[in-house]
Amino acid sequence: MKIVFYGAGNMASAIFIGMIENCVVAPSDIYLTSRSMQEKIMFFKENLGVNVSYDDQDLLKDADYVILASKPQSFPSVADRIRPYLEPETKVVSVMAGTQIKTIRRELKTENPIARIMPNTNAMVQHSVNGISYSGNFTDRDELIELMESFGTTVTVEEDEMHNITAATGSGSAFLYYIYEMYAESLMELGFDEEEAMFLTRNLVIGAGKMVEDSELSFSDLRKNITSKHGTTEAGLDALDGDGLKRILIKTLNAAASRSEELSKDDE
Ligand SMILES: NC(=O)C1=CN([C@@H]2O[C@H](COP(=O)(O)OP(=O)(O)OC[C@H]3O[C@@H](n4cnc5c(N)ncnc54)[C@H](OP(=O)(O)O)[C@@H]3O)[C@@H](O)[C@H]2O)C=CC1
Ligand SMILES: O=C(O)[C@@H]1CCC=N1
Repeated sequence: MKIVFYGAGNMASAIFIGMIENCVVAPSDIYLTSRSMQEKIMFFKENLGVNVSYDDQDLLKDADYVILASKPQSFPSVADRIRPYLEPETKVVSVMAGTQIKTIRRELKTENPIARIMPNTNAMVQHSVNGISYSGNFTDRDELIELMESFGTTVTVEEDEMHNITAATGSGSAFLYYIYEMYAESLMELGFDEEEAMFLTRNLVIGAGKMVEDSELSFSDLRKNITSKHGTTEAGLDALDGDGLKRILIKTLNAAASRSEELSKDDE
């Protein structure tokens, strides 16, 4: 197997580290290239044993998959590198938010099979939620799904549903991290020092995550198990509801999904 990543940043590295740690590919199956950060990419070569090259012809020769993992705004420069050497059998897989299959096809001037995936950086711990959609001629889907399930769970969606998946799970962890960040800052308002606030929040999040993983109870039942009638939790939850947490979250998700739609229109 030869999997070539154009881009070795946060998302690409979470994917190839997830794949390697789960032994679904050997480090020698992975080929990395980037724009400029040779130092960072050499770290992966030295520590993981993956291949690194800036020779596009060499990179794309006999490639099974080419993964487009730059920012959408850098895609034209990535396409310029790939276009001359892309072989007809190579499957193209994009992680770029908001870049449509038809745009990838147009920029690469190719009829190759193309899939869009929307993972998240939890791929690094094999817990990404991956949205996936395909071009009509992407027939060999099982192998790609197997590769993706090495770093998380996969849901197949129509391409126009990618905007919502991008908001819900692509960006979703960042929204949760922000809530944890604000929680820790609020603990400091309560009187804890920074170290205590971080320690308490971190362990609270880890414990809650493990409960979600291990328990069959719904979020709502887990919450109810903590909430005594007329107790402290009920008092806190009433304040949270009063400030409209759900309304804020809906606004957050709509803003992210709309930005994905805007990105997809930028390139029309
Ligand atoms: N971060 C996330 O949580 C998620 C990101 N995504 C998508 O993943 C993509 C990458 O995001 P992220 O990893 O965060 O971004 P990063 O900025 O961390 O990484 C971008 C990578 O693209 C490389 N690059 C830029 N131009 C070129 C080029 N011409 N040729 C080869 N490589 C190039 C950069 O190289 P250099 O460092 O040398 O500039 C860098 O390695 C985005 O399209 C984003 O929408 C999707 C889901 C989640
Ligand atoms: O912020 C972004 O645009 C990318 C897509 C999903 C997560 N990060």
